[in-house]
Amino acid sequence: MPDSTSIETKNGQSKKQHLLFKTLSKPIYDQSITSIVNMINFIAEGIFVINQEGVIEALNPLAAKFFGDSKENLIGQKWFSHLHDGCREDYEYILSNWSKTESKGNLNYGPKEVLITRTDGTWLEADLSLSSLAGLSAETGNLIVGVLHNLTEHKKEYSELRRQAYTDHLTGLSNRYALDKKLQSNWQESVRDNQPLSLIIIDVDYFKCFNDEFGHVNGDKCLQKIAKVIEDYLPTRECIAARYGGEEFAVILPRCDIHNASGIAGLIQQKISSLSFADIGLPASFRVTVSQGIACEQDGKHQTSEALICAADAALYTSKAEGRNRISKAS
Ligand SMILES: Nc1nc2c(ncn2[C@@H]2O[C@H](COP(=O)(O)OP(=O)(O)OP(=O)(O)O)[C@@H](O)[C@H]2O)c(=O)[nH]1
Repeated sequence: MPDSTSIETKNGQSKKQHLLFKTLSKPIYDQSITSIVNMINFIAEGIFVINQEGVIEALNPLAAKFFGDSKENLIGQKWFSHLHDGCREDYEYILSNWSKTESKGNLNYGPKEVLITRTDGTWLEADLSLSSLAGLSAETGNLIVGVLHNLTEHKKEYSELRRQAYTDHLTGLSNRYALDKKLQSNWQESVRDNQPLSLIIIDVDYFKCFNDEFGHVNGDKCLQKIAKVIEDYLPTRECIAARYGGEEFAVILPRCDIHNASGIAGLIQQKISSLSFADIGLPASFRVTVSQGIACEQDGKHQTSEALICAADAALYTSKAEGRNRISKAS
């Protein structure tokens, strides 16, 4: 948008502006236009004006920044070329429908999320609203104002909050909420596709003694080291490891039968029992062990995902009851 009282567009646009404000006296008109232009130029939204063919007639500096080009280059361009393929057709359709109608009723579309393809090929996620400029005469033509609200920061924050909502802060593994959600969806897939689904619950042995002897800070470090081992032994990307409770972990293994699940549990068991804690100042010979319980859903053995958890839990209890540092399978 220009800084003066005339709008910097093609053919006689300043006259059009006058028509919009024809009821105002000249000094008041000039003042009003200057204030509006200033506001539009400094507003924290990208604002652009297009004609009914979708050609950019005017835009403020922020809109130019969002489109990734200079105002001079953008004026005269079809704005559709800056819309990502996924939404371009929608807007072409809306505008061509609107421009075909005799009455040119009010067009109000959005805010709707769009992906702007910038001139340098990068993308910008934004909310876009389109509104027809009401009250224009035949001379002013049919103009539409687009308002772009940048969503980049908002999206970044949202994805960080989402990550936190699904992550256990201490270990970086999935948290209990993520585990429950994942188990639900894996359960449904397993029933639908008639595929096995295994669940392992892993509990650190005598962890209270560890804390009592070495302190909670070292206890936290121990849990982090154990979590890392469990994560490293996940066989595929669709498996997840989660912190189930205090010193308890769970592993979901979709499309994995009890035989394969036992193999993975065995590797985890072996690796944890050989972990050294010398790096956190504990005696070089000190070791921790875990007990594990495994259950597998196959051919309708368990009625619900809760029943699968109960079965793995019961197997873990057997491991504890039989002396710890062992793996038990649900019967
Ligand atoms: N350092 C630390 N300790 C935790 C955390 N969460 C739970 N704990 C401790 O884990 C210990 C669990 O103790 P118990 O449930 O008695 O189990 P255990 O001593 O491991 O004994 P068994 O499971 O029967 O072998 C408690 O002392 C908790 O304080 C944590 O985030 N950090």
